[in-house]
Amino acid sequence: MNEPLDGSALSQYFLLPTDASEAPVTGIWAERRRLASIMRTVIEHLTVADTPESELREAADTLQHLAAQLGAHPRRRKRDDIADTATPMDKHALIDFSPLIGLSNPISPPLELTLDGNTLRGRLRFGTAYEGPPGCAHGGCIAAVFDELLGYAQSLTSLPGMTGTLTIRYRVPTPLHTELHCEARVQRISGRKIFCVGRLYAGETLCAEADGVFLASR
Ligand SMILES: CCCCCCCC(=O)SCCNC(=O)CCNC(=O)[C@H](O)C(C)(C)COP(=O)(O)OP(=O)(O)OC[C@H]1O[C@@H](n2cnc3c(N)ncnc32)[C@H](O)[C@@H]1OP(=O)(O)O
Repeated sequence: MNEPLDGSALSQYFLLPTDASEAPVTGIWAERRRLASIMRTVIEHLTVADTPESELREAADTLQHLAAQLGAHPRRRKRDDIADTATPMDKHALIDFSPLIGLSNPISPPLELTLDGNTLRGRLRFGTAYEGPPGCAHGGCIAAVFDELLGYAQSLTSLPGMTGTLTIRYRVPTPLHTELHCEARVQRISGRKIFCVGRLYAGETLCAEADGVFLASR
């Protein structure tokens, strides 16, 4: 390993949601998160509830109106590079709109991350929208969680890169609507290659394991 693992390097590039929430989130960010949370609930009801056709039509009409209203505003600046995330609010945005951990992104489960020494720990619960086999999480959604989890773990090296290869071993089906916990760490570094490992559990049961190779930027 040619780079020390250092938690402070993580905050140099990324703020975990736990860091971001040290100060109370208010104003526009609080409203974005509230809207995303309500949208998550709408998605859950859509995928589960036996709603009558008339109510579905009414809900779709309401959302169509809302979509037009939100879409009328100018778009925020597109971010081309991690180096563009120079201000705390930009860093906040990078995390808050993440598809896996973003509290302002309704498609995130969300996965909640905390740093414990050199181990990154996560907690999440898959709703019905993430169903693959009946009652169980979709394998692709599990892989996405590992990509995010290992992706953040590799950023602890201060050599953040992109996923090159992600290998998942699905041990047993992962249940929906169950508190899951996961962990990841950097195993070793060889040149630009950062090797990470991770595990996902339901209680004491090991549901899936992952190996990832990340390629640090040149
Ligand atoms: C904090 C952030 C949290 C978010 C985490 C989310 C992470 C993501 O989802 S990233 C998105 C998914 N990943 C991608 O889109 C990556 C697409 N691929 C690429 O951009 C490139 O192929 C990339 C960067 C992986 C490698 O390209 P490049 O830098 O040109 O590699 P290259 O110079 O050819 O090879 C360097 C070494 O890496 C190896 N290597 C190249 N590609 C891979 C790969 N895919 N897997 C494993 N090893 C690889 C080569 O064999 C070579 O090894 P050696 O030095 O021993 O000969």
